[in-house]
Amino acid sequence: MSDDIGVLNSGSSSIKFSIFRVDGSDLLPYVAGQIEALFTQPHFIARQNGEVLADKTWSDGVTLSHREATEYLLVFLRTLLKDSRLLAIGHRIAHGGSRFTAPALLNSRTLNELEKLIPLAPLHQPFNLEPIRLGLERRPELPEVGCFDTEFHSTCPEVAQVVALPRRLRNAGVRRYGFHGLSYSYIASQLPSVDPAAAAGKTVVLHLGNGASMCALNACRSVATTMGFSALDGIPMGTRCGSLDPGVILYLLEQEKMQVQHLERLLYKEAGLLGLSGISSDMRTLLQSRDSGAKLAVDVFVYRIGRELGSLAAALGGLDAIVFTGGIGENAAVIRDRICRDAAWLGVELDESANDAREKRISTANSRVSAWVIPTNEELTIARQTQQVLLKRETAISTTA
Ligand SMILES: Nc1ncnc2c1ncn2[C@@H]1O[C@H](COP(=O)(O)OP(=O)(O)O)[C@@H](O)[C@H]1O
Ligand SMILES: CC(=O)OP(=O)(O)O
Ligand SMILES: [Mg+2]
Repeated sequence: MSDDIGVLNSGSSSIKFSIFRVDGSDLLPYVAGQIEALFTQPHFIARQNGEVLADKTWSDGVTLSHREATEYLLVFLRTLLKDSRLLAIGHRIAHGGSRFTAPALLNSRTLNELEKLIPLAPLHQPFNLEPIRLGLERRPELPEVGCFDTEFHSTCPEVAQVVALPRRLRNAGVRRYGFHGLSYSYIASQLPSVDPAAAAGKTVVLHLGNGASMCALNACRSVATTMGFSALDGIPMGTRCGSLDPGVILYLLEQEKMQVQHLERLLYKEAGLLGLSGISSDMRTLLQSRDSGAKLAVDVFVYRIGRELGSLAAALGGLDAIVFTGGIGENAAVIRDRICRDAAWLGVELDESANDAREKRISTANSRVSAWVIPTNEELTIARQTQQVLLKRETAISTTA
């Protein structure tokens, strides 16, 4: 029997999972996989030691809800884990609010608290929490650990965390939190071996997936990020609007008499690349299309990222490196190419062939600002945090015994 830690990571368009074997203080990847493109063209793949263990696509037009996808994964994992002793399951939780600032062992009381944050991350929080609730009911003895996307940004200075609203609202928790922290934490852990100068200096990480944000790292600590109170802010995403003049919201409420639920659907599910293109939220589809709407969506995505890059470099007071990650950042060479060219004024000089070949370093040797592609591994961050929580629990039990 092996001792394992399971990891679930529900994103807005995908569910990723990993099983890690615990070997002393080491975590060895055992199986990993995902169902991606849930709402466009679901595709399940699982790998073990680089070999494909399972691969499934659904017929054209079929889409999967998060719940259906999770159930599919649980059936797959049940057979795979029959000889395993599961020590805990680590869960990605998008929003920790002001209260959850460290990974935590969850129970039904803390879960109730986290459910209150659903309105701040409706594309994630319900699907992050649902499997935990299920786990606590079905296997109460199995520790369920919550790992928060917001935690990594607690190092941001006050000026980067506050919103320009009266104190009463700020005291009630209305502030910038930031997201994708599990991804940024992983990139920060890799940076010292990839680019020691950048690790000690000023780096902007571009996490570009279906959800997309950017983070300014000073000596590997977050000092500013593009997402804020909710995961709507910043650059336009697959279906989310990104930064939007609040005057637009007032206009829609007052003049168009839009209902709040409709507004939420518009901003979270019908905007961004989908809204701009009228075709798809999926960058692959947009890049293959000759339609003018698809071109506009890609142009706006690249343009907004360029502006945010300037803004984050200003927050850092300079720039030593940029790092691409996330589904688009890791796979769309043409998007990286355009972003790097637009950032020439900041000192980025792209090495075109390295970028096309998806090498790790995609800037020229002479580039003042280095540019990198580092595949993210949110699951490893979650597994490490889960292991830490288990260790602390053991220490607490042994000191009280
Ligand atoms: N080869 C590719 N070229 C362009 N975009 C890609 C490619 N592979 C994946 N993507 C994009 O990555 C996005 C999904 O990213 P991912 O980080 O997995 O999503 P999530 O936000 O659900 O975690 C989708 O928009 C998809 O189009
Ligand atoms: C916070 C967020 O947008 O996450 P994802 O990119 O996984 O949807
Ligand atoms: Mg994601």
